[in-house]
Amino acid sequence: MAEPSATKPERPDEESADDAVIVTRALTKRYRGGQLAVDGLDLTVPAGSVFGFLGPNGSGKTTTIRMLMGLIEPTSGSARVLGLPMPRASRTVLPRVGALIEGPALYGFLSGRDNLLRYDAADPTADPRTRRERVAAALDRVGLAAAGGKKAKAYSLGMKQRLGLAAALLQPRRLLVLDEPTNGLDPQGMREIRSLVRELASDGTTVFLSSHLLDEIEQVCTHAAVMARGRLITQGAVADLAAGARGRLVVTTPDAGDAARVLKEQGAADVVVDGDRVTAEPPERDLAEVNAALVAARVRVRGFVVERASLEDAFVALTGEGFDVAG
Ligand SMILES: Nc1ncnc2c1ncn2[C@@H]1O[C@H](COP(=O)(O)OP(=O)(O)OP(=O)(O)O)[C@@H](O)[C@H]1O
Repeated sequence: MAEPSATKPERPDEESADDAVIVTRALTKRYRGGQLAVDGLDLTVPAGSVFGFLGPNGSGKTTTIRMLMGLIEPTSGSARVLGLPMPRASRTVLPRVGALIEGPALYGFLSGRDNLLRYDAADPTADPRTRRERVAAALDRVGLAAAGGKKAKAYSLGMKQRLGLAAALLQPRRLLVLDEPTNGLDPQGMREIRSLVRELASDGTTVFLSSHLLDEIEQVCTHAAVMARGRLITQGAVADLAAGARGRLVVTTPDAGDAARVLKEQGAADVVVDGDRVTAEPPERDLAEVNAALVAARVRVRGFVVERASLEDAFVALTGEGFDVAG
């Protein structure tokens, strides 16, 4: 439940939480049916980050976001957004947060511009005299200035998502929360939303976005948390998470069988041959020696590199399983 006061609790081990935009402690949600959707979540989202909330379908991402936005009550634990407890401080917090959850609610028979005018009019703090300028600026921001007069039902899914983002951007926001913003989009639509997210982040807005796509998180996010079955597996800077996993040695050669044998002799583990590519966990010894051993064994080496570890490697190393995106 929410903390009893709005002052920050004394937690000397978590000083980084001080400038965090979202902090949860032991946040737990058990649905009425008994389903434990989120289990003891400790999340820290630093200010200014693009924070990827990653996990396969059903891992508890949407449930967490709904608790953060005060839409549902946690069963136990606490969540603070912009330093204030949720859901208690919803009225203060939500106007400072732009959210795009489960797709924007749009009137298809209205133009994109008129949809935004309606959104703006529903905000009691928005000055009606400057409404048109705000809407024009928001349309411009998401690249819909030229399509603003078109009916929303004629928009592609990507355009609808961008219109939803424009609605979230009518007011200056400290935090944007986007639930699977690229879900269902074609590759072009995905690229557009991703570059928009990067742009917003470069202006200093903290962006919290959920995704079940590892490469999306790697492309867009500075930080990430990985969920599986309602529990947090890891969180931190994307570069650190990936660096935690060792890269793989990749040897390209027409003599793959011999190369695999030599690599094993040299102490490489998990040697895998795939056509003319032999990959392995690099041995502890100097890689120059390994390369020399290949050459001495008359293996014709076309390529010899250590590929940078990806977030996927880190995920596999942490869980011992592949990242299952099915479902
Ligand atoms: N209203 C609900 N009542 C009961 N169980 C629910 C409810 N909403 C979600 N769940 C269950 O809680 C678990 C977590 O679901 P949640 O939607 O939070 O996951 P998710 O990671 O967001 O997945 P997705 O991307 O598919 O939405 C799932 O097992 C789901 O079936």
